[in-house]
Amino acid sequence: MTSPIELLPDSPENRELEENVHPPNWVNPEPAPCYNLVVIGGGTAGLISAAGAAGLGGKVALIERHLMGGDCLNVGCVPSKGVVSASRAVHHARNSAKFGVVDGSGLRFDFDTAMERMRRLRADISHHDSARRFRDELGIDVFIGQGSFSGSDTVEVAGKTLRFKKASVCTGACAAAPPIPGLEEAGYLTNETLFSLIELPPRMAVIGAGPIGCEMAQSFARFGSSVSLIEMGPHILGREDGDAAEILHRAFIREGIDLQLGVKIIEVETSGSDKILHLERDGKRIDVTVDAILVGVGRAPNLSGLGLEKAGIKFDKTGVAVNDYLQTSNPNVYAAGDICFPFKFTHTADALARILIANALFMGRQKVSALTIPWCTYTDPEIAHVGMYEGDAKEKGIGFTTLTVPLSDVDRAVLDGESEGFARVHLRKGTDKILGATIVARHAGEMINEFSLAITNGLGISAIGKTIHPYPTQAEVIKRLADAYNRTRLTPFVKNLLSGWLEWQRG
Ligand SMILES: Cc1cc2nc3c(=O)[nH]c(=O)nc-3n(C[C@H](O)[C@H](O)[C@H](O)COP(=O)(O)OP(=O)(O)OC[C@H]3O[C@@H](n4cnc5c(N)ncnc54)[C@H](O)[C@@H]3O)c2cc1C
Ligand SMILES: NC(=O)c1ccc[n+]([C@@H]2O[C@H](COP(=O)([O-])OP(=O)(O)OC[C@H]3O[C@@H](n4cnc5c(N)ncnc54)[C@H](O)[C@@H]3O)[C@@H](O)[C@H]2O)c1
Repeated sequence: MTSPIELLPDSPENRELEENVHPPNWVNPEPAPCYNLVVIGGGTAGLISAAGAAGLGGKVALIERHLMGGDCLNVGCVPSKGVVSASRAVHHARNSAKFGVVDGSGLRFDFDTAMERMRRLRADISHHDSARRFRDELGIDVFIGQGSFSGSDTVEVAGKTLRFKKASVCTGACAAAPPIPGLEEAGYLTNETLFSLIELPPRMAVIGAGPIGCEMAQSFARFGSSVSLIEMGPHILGREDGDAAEILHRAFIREGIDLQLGVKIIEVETSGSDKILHLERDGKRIDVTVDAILVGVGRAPNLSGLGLEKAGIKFDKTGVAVNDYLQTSNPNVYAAGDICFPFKFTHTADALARILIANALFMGRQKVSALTIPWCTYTDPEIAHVGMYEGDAKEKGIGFTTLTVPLSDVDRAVLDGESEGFARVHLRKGTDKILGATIVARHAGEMINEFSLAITNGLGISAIGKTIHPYPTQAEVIKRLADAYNRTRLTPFVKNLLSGWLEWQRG
């Protein structure tokens, strides 16, 4: 029987979540003689591979040591986007004077209500990932406990041995801890503890300006924290298109975020309840004093206690090694999700799990390298991307043309007061083939799909040009890119030809 875990704060919402994703007093089933698939890890990758395999008639065991739903549901996408939506609401309520809202700037914000809403919605959503649903509706043997390989075709969990034909390692990743002197002693938050806060820290340092750092720095600043965002690289979202990140940089400055870029954190000092971060930039010392520190400096794979050596599965500090078919060095063991893939997203964990089912159970030959993967950072504005960046095309020696349309050219964005942004596409030189695209817009994540669909299905930008987009929508910006492409085809020669024809028609 499982023992209860402590989900903080102790609230009706969190008790409901626990009931779904780590039911107290859960009794593990008696193992079947042999499973088609044993899945270790019940996050997105594990849940999709288990549900898919069972749905196709397989005998499946799913092992989760902590919370079904993994990071995404419990301490990742779901709570973070709950926080983002609250921060957007308060920001717009406060900044709507131009729409005629009176006295919005003085609005009070209740952190507790916003966090409780997030926890309520997380508990509601958790039903999908619940242990009982996986057992009763999907017919999967759900084991709660630490899964560990004991041989090339066996896994141990809670004192039981599970024999498998195929296994999948879907154990995900957790927050990496930077080796900063004094940080451990000062204490810090990660994505695992942030969403348990019941009081808003008046002053907060966020270490790392990747997606986690940027989304949370902006949200907590909008809630009213005095936020310092500390990044060792020279830019926020260093991997994104530079112009896109620059727009967000300007928004952060406008919203009062103290941006400390290109700095080294020398040490963290504790003085009473103050945490003092000693930074250095170009030989100059900068001190930042806060009440709380959030760390978002990347992820470390969950490898410990897995017994990978006993099953002959190779791994390194980035995770489990897989080939293009997601097969590990043990031909009967596959992996999917954050444990084995550099693009750590829920939608990639999902896509990889589907490949895993086909390849592991049905002799498929689906390749991970064939995937087209979009992503989006849910700041305000959002930055969404798919395919190649300019740098990727240059590195590969591919000739390309770049087209950009600012949102200020799009009526709906102007009317919404959301015209700070753009859509950009890189096309293979002399063709309409889309190599990559970036969109900066309030709902860029919703808009990027048109490009993903086009790239995945080999449609050029001319296909987008032929497609009617409703007026007025912000997504018209993508049609505008196609119009811009068509204009590039109007060479002086073609123009002369057309005007000659029209002149002849006039008689
Ligand atoms: C703050 C934050 C925000 C994010 N926002 C987004 C977003 O907006 N969009 C997006 O696409 N992605 C987002 N992500 C990334 C996304 O959460 C991950 O990419 C996704 O959860 C990966 O799924 P997974 O199944 O590979 O791993 P996980 O979700 O980490 O699941 C792995 C599971 O395995 C279990 N486990 C580990 N070892 C064992 C073992 N030995 N035995 C049994 N069980 C084990 C763990 O307890 C865990 O439940 C975010 C991440 C964070 C941290
Ligand atoms: N919207 C989304 O899809 C979303 C949101 C959040 C997280 N995620 C996923 O989670 C993963 C992890 O996100 P993340 O933001 O933690 O990692 P990240 O690796 O994307 O960014 C970490 C940042 O921290 C900086 N950094 C590292 N060490 C530092 C130090 N000692 N001092 C200062 N800066 C330091 C790095 O330069 C980098 O800019 C992402 O790769 C992403 O896949 C996705």
